[in-house]
Amino acid sequence: MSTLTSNRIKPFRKTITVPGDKSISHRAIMFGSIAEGITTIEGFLPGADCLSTIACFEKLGVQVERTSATSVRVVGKSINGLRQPASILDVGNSGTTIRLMMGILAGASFSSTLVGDSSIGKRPMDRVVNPLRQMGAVIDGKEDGRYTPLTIEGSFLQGITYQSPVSSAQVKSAILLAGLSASGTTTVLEPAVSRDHTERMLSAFGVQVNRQFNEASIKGEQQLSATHVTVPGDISSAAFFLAAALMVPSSMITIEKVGLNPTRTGIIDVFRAMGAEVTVDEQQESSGEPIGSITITSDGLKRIEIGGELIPRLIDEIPIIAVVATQAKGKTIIRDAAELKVKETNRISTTANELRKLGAQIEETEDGLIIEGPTPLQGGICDSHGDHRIGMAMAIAGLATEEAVVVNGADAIQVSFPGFYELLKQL
Ligand SMILES: O=C(O)C1=C[C@@H](OP(=O)(O)O)[C@@H](O)[C@H](O)C1
Ligand SMILES: C=C(OP(=O)(O)O)C(=O)O
Repeated sequence: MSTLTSNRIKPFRKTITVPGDKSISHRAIMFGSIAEGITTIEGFLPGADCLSTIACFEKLGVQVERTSATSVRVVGKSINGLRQPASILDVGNSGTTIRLMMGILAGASFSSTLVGDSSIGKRPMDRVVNPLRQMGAVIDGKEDGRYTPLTIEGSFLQGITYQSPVSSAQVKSAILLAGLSASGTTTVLEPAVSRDHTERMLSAFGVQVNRQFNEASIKGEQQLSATHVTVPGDISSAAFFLAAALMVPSSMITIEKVGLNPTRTGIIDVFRAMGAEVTVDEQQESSGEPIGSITITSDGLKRIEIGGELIPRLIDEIPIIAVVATQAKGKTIIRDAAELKVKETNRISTTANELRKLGAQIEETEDGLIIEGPTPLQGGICDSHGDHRIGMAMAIAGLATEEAVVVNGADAIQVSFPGFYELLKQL
């Protein structure tokens, strides 16, 4: 188990880039694999999760060539050209990999088995299994398909209209991808719009996706055509460095070439509402995704209340928002975020428990957190609990402490942000 150490640094002014977006990198490999023709990807995230996606599609007979650390060439097979894997498909730590693949494999012409690590083994899969079964999918798994391992017997699917009880891009994407092999039209409605990378990228691959408000539909039996994908920097990774500039007063940071998809930019709205000065400059678009730079600085932060439709737009940023809230004046309240309980860890508990070790005043609620600030943080020994975002959040908390913060289990950070510690040291 690797360890990382951070502590107080001097105010800084920096311009950086962060590795490629994880959600978009997964989808570029998957859609490239089920397209016709050769897809080229630049800015790909070589994080453990996306490497799991590559390994799974290689087992399905797809040729995936890493032409550089961040460039990939995928020789598309189309959905019908995928072949039965010779062994179990291992998704590692990646919820996105397993849930989206279930949608693709449900309509295949063979059977396959999916497993992951111990964290994946605790995450609910019935949220995808149930709607897929309504489409005619044949899926078997532990506790009637609630948990891995899952075995999927490829079968004929029919389109459905599904009202999802949760705002989850993984659920929505799995159903839409199954809809590609289904007869008729498949429609997903969700309580509030979740990240829409699937809808945007399917369009870039030539698939017609109809969207209005919280609804997305797709007609079955459409073929994807290969394309070139430029992956923007991951705003969820950028969030840790935006937060770093807020944890070290009088600092300023610019993050260049980062994704600015409005379904992901809740973090910008939150930091602005807390009193930070944030400048966003949208410069280009690739595969339907806006890309640009974000600059942030502040001279004092205030409390905020976060809930409702904002939550899906910043779901992965809540641990780092909690860290920043310890330095904001007043009581920050985060609600409607029960989804955090079914991530790599129960992030409501892990965020609260780890921050408490540093002296934070933070309380867990049924669906969120309450944080009192400003509270001076002190050094201590924290643990990622195998959760990349918890590991990085605690490392950033350390930037405000006199004594060192030691983060055990820092190797988990490889899941989404290879090079995180090296970049942190540059500050
Ligand atoms: O579709 C995706 O790429 C993701 C969707 C989100 O999960 P949910 O769909 O479970 O909300 C997010 O937390 C995860 O990091 C990536
Ligand atoms: C929840 C996450 O990812 P996944 O669901 O793909 O494991 C995350 O990256 O924070």
